[in-house]
Amino acid sequence: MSSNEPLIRAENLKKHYQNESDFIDRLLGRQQWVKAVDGISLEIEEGETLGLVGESGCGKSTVGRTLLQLHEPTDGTVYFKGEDITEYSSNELRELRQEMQLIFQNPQSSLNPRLTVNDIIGEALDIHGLEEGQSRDERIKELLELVGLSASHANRYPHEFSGGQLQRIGIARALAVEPDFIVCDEPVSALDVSVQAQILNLLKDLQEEFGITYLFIAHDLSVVEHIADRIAVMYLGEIVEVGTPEELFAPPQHPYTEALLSAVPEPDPGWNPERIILEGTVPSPLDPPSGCKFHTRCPKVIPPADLEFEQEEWRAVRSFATRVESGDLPLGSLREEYDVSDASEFDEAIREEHDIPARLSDPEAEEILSETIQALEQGSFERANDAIGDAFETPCTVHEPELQQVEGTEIACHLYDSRYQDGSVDESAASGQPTAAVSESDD
Ligand SMILES: Nc1ncnc2c1ncn2[C@@H]1O[C@H](COP(=O)(O)OP(=O)(O)OP(=O)(O)O)[C@@H](O)[C@H]1O
Repeated sequence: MSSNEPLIRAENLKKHYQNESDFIDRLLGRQQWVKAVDGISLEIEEGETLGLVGESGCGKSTVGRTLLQLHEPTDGTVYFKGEDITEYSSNELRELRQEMQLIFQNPQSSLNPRLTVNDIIGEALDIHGLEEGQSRDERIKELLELVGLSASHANRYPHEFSGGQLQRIGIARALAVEPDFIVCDEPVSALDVSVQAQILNLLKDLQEEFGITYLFIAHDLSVVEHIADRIAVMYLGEIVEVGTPEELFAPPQHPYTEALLSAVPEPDPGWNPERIILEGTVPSPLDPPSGCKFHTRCPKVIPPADLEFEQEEWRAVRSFATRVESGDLPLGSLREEYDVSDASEFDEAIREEHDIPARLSDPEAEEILSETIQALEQGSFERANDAIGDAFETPCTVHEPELQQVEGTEIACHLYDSRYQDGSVDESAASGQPTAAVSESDD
């Protein structure tokens, strides 16, 4: 490994799972793919901790397991100590396991209840033929003490321990083979808050003593804030922002990071955000949105160039357009709830339900919206979609943003790309390298 090569590096890593649930589709050869990880690149220096955060289902565990080659990548390359490990044979991978380990979220379910602690840790040593006889027992005791347990615990069974103690056993098991790299997959999420800090401190101490490199996965920014040297924020299979905790939080720039951080109690004494509640849930990775994958929930989608909108008004119209495009509008229950008896009451009900004003300020936008609502009133989603057409398309719904350097952090967001500041959707603008980024959004 050359001196400037990171310990681990992923290039355009993808992991798409075949959707197992739909038997009929499989029978008919209509395969559906869950794009759990969809082209991420990252690197982690020796002795560094990279935090990986994002909502449930965004692909964090899949990144961890694919880096470790426990899951075969669909595409992309992983370099460990400068070597492409995606090309390794199964024998080479078996040897590699000694250098890379995984700590699980739930120690209760990841430790075999029928084995003593001695056997659980010993198993890791045996797989790699590391210690035998008395030196094996000595090593197990040494590992137990290293993680803050007593050597006398070796003959006990998992049910005799608390959650925090079980996680210490899981850590001892991972440490047994003296790995260089550990993926910690939500190692404290299942623990009480008071115990969380102890486990985080233990992981930090072990890193200092042995120079271990961590990928630390969490859904909660407040957990990684104190342990990570850098944090990568994930959304729907992609990394949307990377930076040190200081760069990322002061103040946050990507609208998704901002929303995640606003949910953390007292994230930063200098920044007192209002809690940002993101609309809806994370879209399905089976059929991710076009353009920026976050646009369906983003509170800061860039408005179209040729229409005049107030920001509130635009957000309401954009979110309504998303619902029309996806066909996700329960019109029957809307009619009932608002006691709709004619077209004009239907128009009012739709606007009220979606926080859209009685008349939009832009006459052209108003005409398009009225036509769309009329088509819905007549029961035709198809005509509603035709009416909306591409009128409410913006760079965010059309062009996929790429990570680019903005004031210290790397951000994938059109708000920071000068090509898209006027809101025009220009195909030629989407090709080539990003131009100089702007430092502040217009919002
Ligand atoms: N073996 C699999 N087969 C099919 N789909 C899978 C498989 N494993 C994960 N997925 C899907 O891939 C997506 C990403 O899952 P993943 O567990 O990596 O996310 P995550 O961010 O770690 O979520 P969580 O915090 O809930 O563990 C999810 O939609 C999940 O349902």
